[in-house]
This record gives sequence, structure tokens and C-alpha cells, in this order.
Amino acid sequence: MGDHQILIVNSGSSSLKLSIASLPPYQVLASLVAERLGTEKAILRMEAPHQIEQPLRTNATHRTALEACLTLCQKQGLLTRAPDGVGHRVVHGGETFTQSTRVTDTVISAIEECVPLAPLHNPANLEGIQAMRAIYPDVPQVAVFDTAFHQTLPRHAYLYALPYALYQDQGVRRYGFHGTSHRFMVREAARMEGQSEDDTCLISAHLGNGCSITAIRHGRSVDTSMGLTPLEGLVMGTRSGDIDPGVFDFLYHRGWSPDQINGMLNRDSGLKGLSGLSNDMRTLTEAADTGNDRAALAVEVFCFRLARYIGAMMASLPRLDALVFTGGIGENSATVRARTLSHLALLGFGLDESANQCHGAEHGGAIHAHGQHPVLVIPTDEEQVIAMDTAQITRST
Ligand SMILES: Nc1ncnc2c1ncn2[C@@H]1O[C@H](COP(=O)(O)OP(=O)(O)O)[C@@H](O)[C@H]1O
Ligand SMILES: CC(=O)OP(=O)(O)O
Ligand SMILES: [Mg+2]
Repeated sequence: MGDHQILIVNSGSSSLKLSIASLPPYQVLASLVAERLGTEKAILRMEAPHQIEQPLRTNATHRTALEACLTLCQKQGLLTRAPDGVGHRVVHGGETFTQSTRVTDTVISAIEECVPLAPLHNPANLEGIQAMRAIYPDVPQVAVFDTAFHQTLPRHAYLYALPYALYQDQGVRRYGFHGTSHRFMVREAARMEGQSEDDTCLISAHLGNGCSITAIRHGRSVDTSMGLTPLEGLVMGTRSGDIDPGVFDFLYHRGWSPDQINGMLNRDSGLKGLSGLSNDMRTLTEAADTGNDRAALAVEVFCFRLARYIGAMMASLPRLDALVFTGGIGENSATVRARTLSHLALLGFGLDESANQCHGAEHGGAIHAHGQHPVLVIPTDEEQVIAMDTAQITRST
């Protein structure tokens, strides 16, 4: 077992994941997830090393979930000493952070300044940081930003065609998210293709509850679908992705308040809004197979938007070493991969159907037909990246 023990906290909008890892080499000692926080169905699951499930109290917050995770780890004898470092996923770091950084009061203030840009995520991330600082005041904490990997975007990719002053004075630009996952794709794809990371040219599609796609040129992010906030781009579980901004004005003049419009775009749109059934791709593909038209429509809009974006990302690349599918949908849904690439024969994409059926979250691998652009399924591991950055920073500072 490695000599360094890291605690990893990944606070999402409605969930909190906690894991304990030792390194080097990277080894997961414990993995827990608290889901449906803020509802009466809040639940805590330990997935490793034992499978344990327990309800959380109604309306449990991120803080109570974190405390419950730590108590369970202690009960199971998994946290016999303070960790050497705590790594946190932080969704929005604005233009301030180009890499992971040790948490200080100044860093916390900078994360607070980004709250309006990621209202579903940054408050939960801050709560996680504050809770861990209170529990382990002497243990170094590290923030790993979703936005950091995208700070290499060129200006022509991150600027909106708005009055330039809006960027200069108020920071209105495309930031991009899921950078930790996209960065992991560079490492894994380079390993699978036998290339150096600095040379790798990819299109990385992270398809989870939130979805984004990134063009990676010689290992660096050069275009991405998410914007000022994690609302732009692909169709997502409950988020609309791209719409005509005119929709906002149209609804506003019919009596909707800005908060109602924003809530609808973030929480009632995407797969959930189109299908009227669920935000969950597995539920929708199953319903579509048994004749539910609206479920089939939601899946089709999702795949068509994704195909358009794959085409768009090619504008930033000199060549394509691989298109990568990851995230819960990208890893598990052979249907989504096949439907998406069926739109892209003209661009040189084609699947090997049997490879597409057998690669998934357990076993990544190549799924393209002979002579077509390489297409890979790669299970993501944001926790591993967070653990490695945290270990590196806590060792060197
Ligand atoms: N076998 C499957 N087939 C289709 N979709 C799946 C499958 N397993 C998981 N998914 C989908 O993955 C999505 C969740 O992805 P995940 O990466 O876990 O989300 P998060 O962004 O919350 O971490 C859901 O839409 C879920 O339905
Ligand atoms: C940034 C983002 O959309 O994150 P998630 O997929 O965890 O919601
Ligand atoms: Mg995920």
C-alpha cells in the first residue's frame, strides 16, 4: 500500500462522493456516495470495501452527508488516522485558477466569487471544504477545478460575440467544465494508443448527468461545449444545453420571472423535459424499446445534438487520434454511441457493432470499424486525478 493517504470529496449538486485512496500506486481503500440530498429520499451507500446502505435524515445537507460518510468509515476501521491531504472537486474557478491549488483563505474567497457562475455546484463545494477544514484543521486541503484544464482555450473559442466590455469588465466568456474527466481521457487515450500525452489529439465526450464535449489538440483543451455556466452545449439530464437566447425574452414577456426561466432551463429541461418521463438515460432507452415515443424522441435529440458537436469539434483539430466516450451514458449506452455515430458517416465514423456491445464501464476499449476514425470507450476516474494532484501538492508544499 502507498505511504500517502488522501481523502477525496466530490460534492455535486444533489450528491456527495467521498473516497479514501493510498498512493503510490493509486489504490482505492473506500468509496461512498450520498445521493438525493435535500429530499426525503436521501441515502448513503458505501460501495467499497463493503456494500452498506443506510438512509440519511430527511433533507440531509452536504455537511451532514459528509459527517455520516466519515462516521461510517470510522466505524468500519477505515480512517484510523488523519489523512495526509484532502482533495476537493471545485466546479468553477473562473480565470483565476489554471491548475489545482492548495486551499487558503484567499482561495476560498476566489471560489466564493464564482458562486453566481455555478449556483448548483460551488456552494456545495465550499461547504465540503469548510467542513473538512473544521474536522482536520492541520491537514492540507487541495482544490481541483473543473475549469482549470480549459484555461488553454484560445480567445476565438472562449469569447462570445457580445460587446467586448462584457468579457473585460464582468468575465462573461466560455469557461468549460468536467476538465478533470477530460484530462483523465488524455492520459488514458495516450496510453491506449501508445502516444505521448503532449501529442494526443482527441474529441472527448463526457456524458453523465451533466454532459460536455472537448476538442483536445496536442494534449490541451482548445474548444469545449459548456460556457459561462454548465448550462450551454449538449442536451443533459435536466439541462437544456444550447437554445436561442431569444427564448428567455419570449417567456419573460409572457410573465415568467428570470428565476423561473433559469430553473426551467437547469432543472426541468433536457432529457427530463423532452420525455416528460425521466432524466435517466437507462430508463429512457428501455422505455423507447417498448414503444414510448417521447422517450425515443428525447434520446434522438440527445444523439443528434451530440453528433453536431462532434462535427464542430473537428474544426479545432489537425488530426483525430480518437473520439472518446465516457461518463455514465458514454460508458454504458451502446445505443447512444451507435445512434450518434450513425449521423457521422460522411466524416469518417463507423462502429464495429459487436465491439460496441461489449465495451463499457467495466472494460474500456476500441469500438470503431476497420479503416474508420478510432473511437474509444474509457471509464472516467475523476477521483484518481484529484488524489494524484492532492498528493503532489501536499508533498511539495
Ligand atoms: N446501462 C446504462 N445504459 C444507459 N445509460 C446508463 C446506464 N448506466 C448509467 N447510465 C446513465 O448515466 C447517467 C449518469 O451518469 P453519471 O456519470 O453517473 O452521472 P453524474 O454526472 O451524476 O456523475 C444517467 O443518465 C444514467 O441513466
Ligand atoms: C459541471 C457539471 O455539469 O457537473 P455535473 O455533471 O457533476 O453536474
Ligand atoms: Mg460522474
